[in-house]
Amino acid sequence: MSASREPLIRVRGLANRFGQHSVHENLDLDLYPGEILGVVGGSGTGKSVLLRSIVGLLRPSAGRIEVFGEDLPQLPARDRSRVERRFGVLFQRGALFTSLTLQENVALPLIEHAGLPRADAEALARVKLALAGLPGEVAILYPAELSGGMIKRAALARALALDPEVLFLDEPTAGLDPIGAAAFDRLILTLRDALGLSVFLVTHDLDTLYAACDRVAVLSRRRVRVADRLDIVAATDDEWIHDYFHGPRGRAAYRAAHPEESP
Ligand SMILES: Nc1ncnc2c1ncn2[C@@H]1O[C@H](COP(=O)(O)OP(=O)(O)OP(=O)(O)O)[C@@H](O)[C@H]1O
Repeated sequence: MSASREPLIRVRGLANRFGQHSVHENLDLDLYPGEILGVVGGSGTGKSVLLRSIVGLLRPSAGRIEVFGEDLPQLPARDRSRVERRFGVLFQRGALFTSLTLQENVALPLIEHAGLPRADAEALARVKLALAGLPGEVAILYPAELSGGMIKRAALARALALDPEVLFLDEPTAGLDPIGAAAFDRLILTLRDALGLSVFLVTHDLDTLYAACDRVAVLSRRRVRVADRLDIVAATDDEWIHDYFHGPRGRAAYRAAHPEESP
């Protein structure tokens, strides 16, 4: 991604501490307009905590989080929610309301935050569900009646409800079979291209990194160890990075992404 462009999100000197437990110290990270940034790291390195601090669900212990040029944690609550409305977030467990149909789930933010009448909100919700690749007939079903992949798509439709500029995805392909995961990767790419979204994507899925991400940020030892193009990251001299990218799963993901290099 071009270094000359201004980042949409600029994290500087971020610290997150829970009592004696320091998760982040002096962490820097940028998200550029229109890019899909993959965020990886060992379990417990603070990928979700980083996502939650950027979207305003967690107040950091120190540091700046500039979003659209404003220091988010320092803004008064009303201004913060104005900025946060420009985000769409897909949480790790989908978090749909089980007692609501899909179209009711997706309509909820449109009613609560955009003040749309219910009928209009549900009509728009059906458009968002279609955008997320779901057939029209599932709109009136409940989450329990759907497969894991469909629930992810419905949660994505809800994250898209308010036409966000930045999409945050926390392990979107976790729990999906490889075919469903690959389809979800393609959907993210299509949506980024069609809607001009910028995407912050926490993942463990190497295939997703190869298929969908423009840059990859690796969290290690409480900060971002490297954030760059995948080939540069994969060549970084670091034990975790080496094991992750050059272990059996990393090699398989590389071969799947580069079939022309197979013997
Ligand atoms: N609200 C909280 N209070 C105390 N500790 C927390 C809180 N939220 C997160 N942590 C701790 O912060 C650390 C980082 O958690 P986080 O969920 O961000 O890791 P992660 O990199 O996303 O892990 P995984 O890949 O397993 O999902 C963990 O040790 C976790 O226990």
